[in-house]
Formats: sequence, structure tokens, C-alpha cells
Amino acid sequence: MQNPSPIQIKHSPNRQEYIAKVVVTAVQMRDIEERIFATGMPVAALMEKVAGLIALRVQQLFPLSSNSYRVGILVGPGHNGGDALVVARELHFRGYEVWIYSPFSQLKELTAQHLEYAQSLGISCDGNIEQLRNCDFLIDGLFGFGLERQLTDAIASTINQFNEWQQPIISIDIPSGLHTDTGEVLGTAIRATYTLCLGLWKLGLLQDHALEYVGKAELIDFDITLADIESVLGNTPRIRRITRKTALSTLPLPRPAVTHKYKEGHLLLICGSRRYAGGAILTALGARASGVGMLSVAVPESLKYLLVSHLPEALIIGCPETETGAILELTLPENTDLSAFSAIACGPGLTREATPIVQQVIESDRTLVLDADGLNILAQLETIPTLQKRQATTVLTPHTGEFHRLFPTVSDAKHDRITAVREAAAESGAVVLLKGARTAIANSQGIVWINPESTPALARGGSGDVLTGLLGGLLAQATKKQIPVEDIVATAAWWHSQAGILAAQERTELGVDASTLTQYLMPVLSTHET
Ligand SMILES: NC(=O)C1=CN([C@@H]2O[C@H](COP(=O)(O)OP(=O)(O)OC[C@H]3O[C@@H](n4cnc5c(N)ncnc54)[C@H](OP(=O)(O)O)[C@@H]3O)[C@@H](O)[C@H]2O)[C@@H](O)CC1
Ligand SMILES: Nc1ncnc2c1ncn2[C@@H]1O[C@H](COP(=O)(O)OP(=O)(O)O)[C@@H](O)[C@H]1O
Ligand SMILES: [K+]
Repeated sequence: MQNPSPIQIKHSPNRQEYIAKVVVTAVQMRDIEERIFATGMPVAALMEKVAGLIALRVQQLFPLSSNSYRVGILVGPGHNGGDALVVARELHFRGYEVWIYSPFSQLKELTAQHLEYAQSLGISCDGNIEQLRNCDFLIDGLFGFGLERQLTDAIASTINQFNEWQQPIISIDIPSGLHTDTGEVLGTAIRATYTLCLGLWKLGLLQDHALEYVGKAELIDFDITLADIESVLGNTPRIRRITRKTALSTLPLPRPAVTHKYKEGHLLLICGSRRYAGGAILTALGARASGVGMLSVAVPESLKYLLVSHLPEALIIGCPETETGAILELTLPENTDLSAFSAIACGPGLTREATPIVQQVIESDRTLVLDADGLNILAQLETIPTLQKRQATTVLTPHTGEFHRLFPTVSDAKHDRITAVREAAAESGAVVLLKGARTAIANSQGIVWINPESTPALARGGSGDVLTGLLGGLLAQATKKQIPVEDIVATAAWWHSQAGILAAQERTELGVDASTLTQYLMPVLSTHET
């Protein structure tokens, strides 16, 4: 089915950009809501407005012009149920055949009033789910951001039954059963086809384990004022979605007309071993795609000509190697030390034998990315506290396994990745990028960036190496430009996943091997205005 684009109230581009970035917790949303009500907006009027927008969107997704539709409306006890009932009434008036399923005996007052009115209109209403089996699609208004307790017993088995029937389900605000902040399943949860998130993005929708329940997520902007948002979140939201616009704004474009290669950044990559030669190539290809002015790659001597054959433009530094083919010692060209480089990225394919190298780069005064074995060595060295003393920023880019080894005492990233990445950044003083389906980045001040779009096509050996090179290349180019490191890290995560998305569109999710991924980095920029 071809879906029209989401309905949008006309807003200024600045507001749209701001709203696209903001992420809230349940408590923050509740506080914002209270402020709206305290300043005079009647609760019923807001529900009417919000649910009216939901009803319009539902009509776009399932237009009567192409079909007749039978719709099942799932009504919970709170205002999420109230929203659903307003949608039920509107769809009834527009000509949809509507069936209301309302299994709770105790409803909030406004919700109870809407139910009474819907029944007075002759809309079928029942506590029996069998009526819904033949509906073309369902609207889930069971629970929204007010759900805090586990779902059990009858309501849990009912939700399981809806999931089994496999009709499309549109969830209002959040799939019922998900925790609004952690995205955890509270007993069981609706597996939505679409989630129409109301007003501001809820954090739980951006947590990895929520994704299989959320379906396609859209924001319904209902004109919450910036003053109301800022009164609760302050001037700078502490959790942000990475948007295309912010990502593109940190790229080193346009280049000044008069420049030279060293002015456009000199990146030193330290990577590879005889055992993991490919990781070095992929990291270097990722760096090449960043546009960095000068690329030096330190590898074990035996890999030198392999690297030269893949990257003729890079300066390949062959280093003495251990018996098993890991870098033994960094041998930089004469009269150069690590401070000659704009940034250093170290780790992919090193093996754990390269411990002294990691120690040496930590002691340097350069912006440093540590990934893969760089992180494993860091964990072994137990030197995370020394990162706080570095003169330049350190960026750590672990996947979940590496994260656990590095930060065994921080919160469990499986439970709540956002809290975990924040704690890790505070503990290390580094910018931490926790890889995943929704990669999350935190700095030591507790600000978090979440990459809101990606593709499982990237779940493939080597794609992280590409990210390390790309990130290193961007950091090397940014050193003189006063752009905060964390913004560059966010840009790299965004660019990397957009390349994966573009490649998967052309080649399916099976066609995005890491080498191919590097070839889709530049097309991301040419398909978007820069
Ligand atoms: N923010 C805004 O600006 C706007 C918000 N709007 C809408 O309001 C929604 C939030 O509404 P809400 O606060 O009434 O809570 P909601 O999520 O409907 O449900 C909580 C109810 O469930 C109950 N309950 C909990 N656990 C349970 C369990 N295990 N088993 C059974 N029951 C359980 C709980 O009962 P209690 O825990 O109090 O016993 C409570 O009654 C929001 O998501 C959005 O759709 C819009 O209308 C307007 C603009
Ligand atoms: N399911 C997924 N959806 C989106 N991106 C993913 C998914 N799984 C992995 N990725 C991304 O792929 C990359 C994998 O990196 P990593 O695990 O370090 O791989 P490798 O070490 O093999 O290069 C990360 O950028 C991660 O965010
Ligand atoms: K819901």
C-alpha cells in the first residue's frame, strides 16, 4: 500500500526541526501536559484536538476511497482509551464500520463520557474480542504513557490474541504494554504496524528492544508550545534524536577555495594484524569516504602492500610486528610524533597483543577514537579513569559485548541503553557511542544523541570498522572548526546508517557487505541537499 506523507500542521521550519530533535520521558511528558492544563487548556479540548489529528492520519492510511473498512477500537481505562474513543466516533461519522472493545469496568471520567456518547450513536461496543477478529485493522488505545505496572491475566492474554491475529494495528502514542522510558515489555505488548506518537518523541520508542513492537513510528505534532517544552526540559534537551539537518550541518562543507591537504585534516589509523587484515582495509575505506585531507594508516609490516593496493592515495606505515603478526611498535616517519596528526583512530583488527600501542595513543594529546580491540585492551588495562586526564577528547565506540567488558559496573545496557551510555560517559569522561539498532551517544555532561533510523542490513561483520574510519576522518577535519566532538560523532553515526539504508534500498538487506557500504557513503550526500 502507498502511504501518503503524514499530516502536518504548518509550522515554521525552526519549530519542526526542534520538535524532531526532542525526546521526553513519561515524567517530562506528564509535566508538560500539566503545564498546558494549568495555563488554561481544557483537558477535553486537548484530547479532542489530538485525537482529531490521529483520526485524520488513520483516514490517510486506510482511505475509504479505496475500500470499505471495519475497524476495531481497543479502549483502555485512561486517556489513551479516551483518545481511541474520539477516533472511533470520528471514523464512525466518516463511514467506517466501527467496533469498540472496552474491557475495563473503571474508566477515567473523560474516557467514560466518550464511551457513553459513542454508544449513544449506535457504535457497537462489547467486552468480547471475537467481534474484532474480522476487523480490517485495529486501533490500540489500551495504555499510553500512564502505564507503569506489568500487564497480567485477562488483558495480557487479550493482547497476545490480537498479536496472533496479525491484522494491522495502529498504536496511539506507544504500543500498549511498552514502558514509555525503557521500551521494555511489561508482561506483554501490542506489536504495532504503526505507532502515532503524540506531541513529542517518547524515549521508549528509541530503545532497541522496543523496535519489534513499534512498527513504523510517526510523530503527531499537536502544537505544544516551545515555552511549555522549555519550561520542563530547559533550553537544551538532554536527550536528542539526530536529524538529517543537524548531521549535515557539521560536515566540512563547503571547503574553503584556498586550502591544502594538511588543512583538511590528517588522520592516523592504527589497525589490523596478519589475522585481521580486512578490518584495516575497511577502516581505511571508511576514512577515505570522509573526505579527510591526508590519511596515514599504521599496520603490521606484512600488510603494507595489501593496504597500498586498496588505498593508493593513503600513506601506509608498515610497523614491526610480533610473531603472530600484530603491531609490535609504532614507527612513525622521521621527525613525526603523534601530535603531528589531527586525530587518531585505533583498534579494528589489532588483536589484544597490541597493548603498548593503545597505551601510547592514550598518552598522546590528540582526539582519539578507540574501537574493537582498542576497547578490549582498554578493558584489560583497567585505565578508564586515566581517560579523564587526557588533554583531548576520547571517543569509545563499543558494541554491547565490548560495553559490558569496559563498564562492568554501569547499568545493564540490555535493560536501558540510554541510562547505561550516560553512566559510561560520566565514568570515563569520554564520548561513548553504544552501537546497536538505535545507536546512542553520550557525553560526560549527560547529553544523549540517538540515531533514530537505521537498518539491520548493517548487522554484519566489518560495518563497525567502516564507522570507525569514517568517524576518525570527520574528527580530523573538524579539529580547527570548533565543532563539538559529540556532534561529529552523531554525524558519523547518522551518515553510516543512512548509507546502509540507501544500500539496502538498492540491494536488499542482504546486499550490504562492509566494502559495499563504503561505496554508499558519498551517494548519501548527493541524494540530500548539503
Ligand atoms: N500528554 C498529552 O499532552 C496528552 C495525552 N493524551 C493521552 O493520554 C495518555 C495518557 O493517559 P493516562 O495518563 O490517563 O494513562 P494511560 O496511559 O491511558 O493509562 C493508564 C491507565 O491504565 C491503568 N493501568 C496501569 N497499569 C495497568 C495494568 N497493569 N492493568 C490495568 N490497568 C492498568 C492506570 O490505572 P492505575 O494505575 O491508576 O490504577 C491508568 O488508569 C497518553 O498516552 C495520550 O494517549 C491525549 O489525550 C492528550 C494529550
Ligand atoms: N540491527 C541493527 N540495525 C541497525 N544497525 C545495526 C544493527 N546491528 C548492528 N548495527 C550497526 O552495525 C555496526 C556493527 O558494528 P560492530 O558490531 O562493531 O561490527 P564489526 O566489529 O564487525 O565491524 C554498528 O554501527 C551498529 O550500530
Ligand atoms: K497505546
